Amino acid sequence: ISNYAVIFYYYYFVFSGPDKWGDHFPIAHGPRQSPIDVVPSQARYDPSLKPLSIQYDPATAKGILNNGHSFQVDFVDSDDRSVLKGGPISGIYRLRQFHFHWGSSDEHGSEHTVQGVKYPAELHLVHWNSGKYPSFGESAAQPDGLAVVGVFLKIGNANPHLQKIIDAFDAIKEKGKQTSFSDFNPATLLPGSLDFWTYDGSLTTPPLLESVTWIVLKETISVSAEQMARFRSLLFTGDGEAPCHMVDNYRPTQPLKQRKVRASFK
Ligand SMILES: NS(=O)(=O)c1ccc(CCCCO)cc1
Ligand SMILES: [Zn+2]
Repeated sequence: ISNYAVIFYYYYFVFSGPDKWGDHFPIAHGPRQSPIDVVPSQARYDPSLKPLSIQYDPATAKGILNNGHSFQVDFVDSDDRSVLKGGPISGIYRLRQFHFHWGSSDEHGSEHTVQGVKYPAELHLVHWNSGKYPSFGESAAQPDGLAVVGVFLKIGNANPHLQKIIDAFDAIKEKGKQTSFSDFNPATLLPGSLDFWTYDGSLTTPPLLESVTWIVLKETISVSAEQMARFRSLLFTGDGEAPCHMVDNYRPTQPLKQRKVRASFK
């Protein structure tokens, strides 16, 4: 291939790794970046934290998309049918989308870690402050604009609720592909306990905006090794490009700086 293309691709890959994001997004070195390593013994139980209230309507599920860095399931967020309340947040936050981060092996892949423990994958349920702001985009720029619920996946029995998502992968193998995805309740992806850690953080991918109240669940959900292999069959690349498997789409943990992590449980 031409010299120009070689330079372009070198620059593209050099730039696109997490270590290089600071060059184009200085906030990458900001005071409230995510993910972090959660140290349970350092997290203070806060009795003022309310129980999490999660109400999702399966009819709000819209579609599933390979966006080139993960896949996401998008929801109708023009009304308050699928909402998050309680926990550390005030008011009402609407579910916008959920997506995952995972590794090239079962030994790593989550964004948050727990006392250094890495999980093979992490689910992010992304909500925006519809009680206070008119849109997701507007909320993403506000310090109290977003609330993301993080759920760790642990290797065990096959997860039947994940299987419905995995069955859609053949239709979204390449970057940019999407298909309809309806009648799905993301609450089926939650563990039995909603005990959580919470801290003020950011988006974990560019633009890395410091607008996220993170709510990381303590209990994991199961995924089988075979199901994880299906995640890794997705491609970062688009049709006609040399195929590159979608793996290791997680940001390394970032400095806690002046932050405290609170626990909803003793
Ligand atoms: N990994 S994450 O949950 O922090 C996350 C959620 C949502 C976005 C998209 C932000 C678009 C801003 O205009 C990016 C990252
Ligand atoms: Zn994420």
